[in-house]
Amino acid sequence: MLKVKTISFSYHKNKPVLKDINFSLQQGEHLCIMGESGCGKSTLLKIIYGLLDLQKGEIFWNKNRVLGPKHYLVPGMDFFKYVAQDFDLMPYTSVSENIKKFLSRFYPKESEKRTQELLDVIEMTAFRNTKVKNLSGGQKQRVAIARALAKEPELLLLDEPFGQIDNFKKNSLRRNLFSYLKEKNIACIVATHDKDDALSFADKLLVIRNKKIIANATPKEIYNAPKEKYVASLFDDVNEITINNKKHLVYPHQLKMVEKPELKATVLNSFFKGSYWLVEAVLDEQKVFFNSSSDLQKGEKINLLIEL
Ligand SMILES: Nc1ncnc2c1ncn2[C@@H]1O[C@H](COP(=O)(O)OP(=O)(O)OP(=O)(O)O)[C@@H](O)[C@H]1O
Repeated sequence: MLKVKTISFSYHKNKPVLKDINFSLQQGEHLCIMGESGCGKSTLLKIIYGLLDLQKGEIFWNKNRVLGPKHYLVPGMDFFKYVAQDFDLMPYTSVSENIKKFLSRFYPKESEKRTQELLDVIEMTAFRNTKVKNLSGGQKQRVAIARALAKEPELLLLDEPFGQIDNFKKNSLRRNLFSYLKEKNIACIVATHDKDDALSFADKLLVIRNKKIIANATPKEIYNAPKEKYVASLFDDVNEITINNKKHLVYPHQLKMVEKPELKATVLNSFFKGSYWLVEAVLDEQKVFFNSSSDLQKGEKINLLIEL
C-alpha cells in the first residue's frame, strides 16, 4: 500500500508547488491525477518515485519509506517504475532490446517470452527489430511503457502515457495496458489531461489545484457531482448557469432542447462533433453549450431545459 502523508514540496524557497498532500493507494489500484497544466502532477510522480527530496511529510510503500536523491546514489525506488514524458530509451538499439535490457540474460527463453508478451500489450510486434531512433513519438512512448513493465514493478508511475498516441491506437492501448496491470495486480498512478484515462480506467481520481488536492474520490463521484467549475472542466465544456441567483454546473448533455417555453436562448454557433452537434447559444446574456442531434442555424430561437 502507498501512503502519502502530508507532503509539501518546492523547487525554490518560498514558492511551494505542492502543500500538505495526503492520499493512499492499495496494491493493484489505479489512480489518476488531474489538474491544469503546471499544477504539479509530474512533480508529484517524481516525488513518489524518489527523484526529489521532500521539504515536509513522508511516503511509504508498505513498510518501506520512499526517500529522495539525498539518500541514494541512484535515485528511484526499486519496486516502482516511472515513465517520464521524455521516455529515456536507447535510440540505437531495437525495440525488443530496449525491453529486454531489464530482463535477465541468464534466462533467454523466459526473457524472450516476456518480451513478446509486452510487445503484444503495446501492439508493437511488427516493430520488434526496428531501432528506436526510427520510431515516431507515440511509438517510443509505447516502448517506454513496455520497458517499465519488463521487470514487473509493484507500482507503475505514468506521466501522460498516451499524450503522443493517436486516438485510434489510444483506446485499444488503454484497454490492453490497464487490463494487463489489473491481471498482474500492479498498482498504477497516471498523471493525465485526458478524461478518458480517468473515467473508464481509474479506481480513484485526485484533482490538484493551487498546490492542494481539491477532490479525491471515484471518477464517477467526481464527474457526477463536481464541486467547482475547475473540476467539471477537466471532463467537458461545462456551463455555469445562474438562474434565480442560484449557480448550476451543467454539462452540455444535461441541457436539453425542448418545445415548451423553458429557458429561452438564441443560437450563436454549431460545431459538428460526429454523432451530434455542440451548439453555442446565449441564455440570459450567459454563453452556454449544449448537445443537439441536429444542426442549428445562427440566430435561431430555442428553449432549453436543465436535466440533471
Ligand atoms: N525542475 C524544475 N525547476 C523549477 N521549477 C519547476 C521544475 N519542474 C517544474 N517546475 C515548476 O513546478 C510547477 C509544477 O510543474 P509540473 O511539471 O509538476 O506540472 P504539471 O501539472 O505536470 O504540468 P503539465 O500538465 O504541463 O505537464 C510549475 O510551475 C513548473 O514550472
